[in-house]
Amino acid sequence: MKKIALLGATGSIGTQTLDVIRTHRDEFSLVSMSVGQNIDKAREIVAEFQPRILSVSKKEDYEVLKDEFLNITIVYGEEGLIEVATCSEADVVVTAVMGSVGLFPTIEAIRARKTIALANKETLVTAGHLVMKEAREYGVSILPVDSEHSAIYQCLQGENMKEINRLIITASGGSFRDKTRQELEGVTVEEALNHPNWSMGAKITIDSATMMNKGLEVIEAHWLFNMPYEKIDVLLHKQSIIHSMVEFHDRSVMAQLGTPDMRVPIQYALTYPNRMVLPSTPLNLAEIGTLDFAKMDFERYRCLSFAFEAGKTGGTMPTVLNAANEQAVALFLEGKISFLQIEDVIEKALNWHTVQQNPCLQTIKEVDLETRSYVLSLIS
Ligand SMILES: NC(=O)C1=CN([C@@H]2O[C@H](COP(=O)(O)OP(=O)(O)OC[C@H]3O[C@@H](n4cnc5c(N)ncnc54)[C@H](OP(=O)(O)O)[C@@H]3O)[C@@H](O)[C@H]2O)C=CC1
Ligand SMILES: CC(=O)[C@@H](O)[C@H](O)COP(=O)(O)O
Ligand SMILES: [Mn+2]
Repeated sequence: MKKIALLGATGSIGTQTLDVIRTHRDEFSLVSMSVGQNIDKAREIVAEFQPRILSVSKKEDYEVLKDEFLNITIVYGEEGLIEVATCSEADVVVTAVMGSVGLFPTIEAIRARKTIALANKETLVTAGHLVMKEAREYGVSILPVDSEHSAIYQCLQGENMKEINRLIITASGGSFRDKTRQELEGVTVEEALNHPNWSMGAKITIDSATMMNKGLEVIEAHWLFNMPYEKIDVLLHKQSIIHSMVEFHDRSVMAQLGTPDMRVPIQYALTYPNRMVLPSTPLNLAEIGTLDFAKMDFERYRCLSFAFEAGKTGGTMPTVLNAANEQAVALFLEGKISFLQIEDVIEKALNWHTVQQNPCLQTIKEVDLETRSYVLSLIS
């Protein structure tokens, strides 16, 4: 029985992780979980899965729930996330919270020698050098949940890392892939949230539409696979059937394919190096008929250029990229800036910041907060 700590149980990845646990009750159990503000859903999950620890974001919710659930430990805030992530019984921590709030709990989970099933890509973007260093020092595995990175990880099984020519990360193009830049003027939040292939949380769906999601994934791949940016390519692939590829020195290319279903990479991270049955729709290539590919247009998708530049610059630049993006997307979702202003704001933040190399956790925390304030000052 593998015991799971789940950060972000009420979200898209969280819900699908619970689905995997539900499918394999004899193999997995939920020992601790966090939610943000969705307390009603938290109550349902607790009733069904009976975890030992529940963390909520707000103190007010903690006050209510601690009198309601007398048999489990209720905690809150950042300390609460850490308590969930370091729960003594947990073998593996699924990091499915949204944003850089996932960083500190992930670091503490590594220090507590938990295996990490990492969905929360912002953690690696904002502090990849520190997370990977801690994982090496504590001998902890970081298993990718993000579909592209899971695909690459699967393609690399049994291979020699020194024989890789390049990683090829596929990109759907997001909600506005058939629009020109001019046509992006005035697009609505509702339109942006309509991803062609995946049903995901709001923030990542907007990231997909701006192509920042692919930028974050390039940085994530750089850290996970220790790959220089020059050896990471992005390829437009409308159908999201090929989840990503690896080209080797002999020009052989390995790809991982499947119907878009996040339960597959989630389950793979939980069962690695084995596989288990999953009631997922089989891939029917005869029915699909054609798979499309196109060259990435870096002028159309400026956020991808920003991410490559920030990644290559290193130091605190990826922290600024991530924090500016999180703040800009939040403002877009609140209707306070337009879709095209997301990339303007990020570009301004990257130009405003003076990079510091090899930042420690405290510096990353400060730069993250300063960047968010800077972005807010731009629109006030
Ligand atoms: N969805 C997907 O298919 C994929 C997602 N990912 C990555 O996985 C992560 C989660 O994405 P997704 O599931 O889509 O996101 P959702 O928005 O659906 O879920 C986010 C989860 O995090 C919680 N949360 C949000 N903010 C905070 C906070 N400040 N403190 C504590 N908890 C918080 C939410 O709680 P509540 O709702 O209760 O407020 C919810 O449980 C992201 O990093 C994303 O990039 C990667 C690949 C695919
Ligand atoms: C499911 C998943 O891993 C997402 O990150 C997905 O890849 C988003 O798709 P695009 O960013 O390619 O639109
Ligand atoms: Mn992805």
